[in-house]
Amino acid sequence: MTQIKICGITDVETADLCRRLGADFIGLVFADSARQITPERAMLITHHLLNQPRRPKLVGVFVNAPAYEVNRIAEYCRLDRVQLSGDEDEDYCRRMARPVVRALGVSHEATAEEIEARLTAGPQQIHLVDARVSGRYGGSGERFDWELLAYLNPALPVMVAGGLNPENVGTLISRYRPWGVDVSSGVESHGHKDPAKIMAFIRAVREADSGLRGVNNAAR
Ligand SMILES: O=C(O)c1ccccc1N[C@@H]1O[C@H](COP(=O)(O)O)[C@@H](O)[C@H]1O
Repeated sequence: MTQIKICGITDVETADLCRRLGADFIGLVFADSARQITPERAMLITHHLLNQPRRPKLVGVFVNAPAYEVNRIAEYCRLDRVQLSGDEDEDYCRRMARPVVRALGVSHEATAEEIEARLTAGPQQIHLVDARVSGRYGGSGERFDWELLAYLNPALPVMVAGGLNPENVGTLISRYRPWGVDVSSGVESHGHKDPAKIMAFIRAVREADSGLRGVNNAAR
């Protein structure tokens, strides 16, 4: 099944909705963003989710923060992973006390060879491929050229982000079969997470997954 991450959650109600709908990860943005959350508020979400039977993994999103600060927040908020969406290098990634989701911004000029070389460098366990938008480190709502995904090693756990929404995520999955998908602005209305859009996004992913199962079974 495609792994689902819903990013930019700022309240317990929406976190719990994601849990009930079966999201695999939720993202809490500690970096400068319209979706920024304080560690104290993030703790309310952690406390709630830790008492639930099945919960999404908590991913803290950081951009060029001091490494000790990321590790301190990860410990305090009991994060499962840290997502590094800035210019952090391999040495920085190795100093993380939690497993790393490394975000890689893909520009219009990028080639599949360049992307793969950057994906395989460093200790990160999950590779997040997002559109590069000047002056932004994420949450832009922009897509990159998905065709590049066709040339990446299928054994790499690649999570695709950037401009996904309930309407286009099914096409992405059925054409390129990424390990995971990550969405933020595509499940918002008027700058806030929209429960109906989150529901539609997760439904679209699961429908695409069941379409793939049908294809795989027919091929046997
Ligand atoms: O969501 C943010 O505000 C954000 C801020 C800084 C770094 C990363 C951020 N989010 C990441 O952006 C992409 C997807 O964004 P969108 O769906 O195109 O709006 C995803 O990786 C988020 O984790």
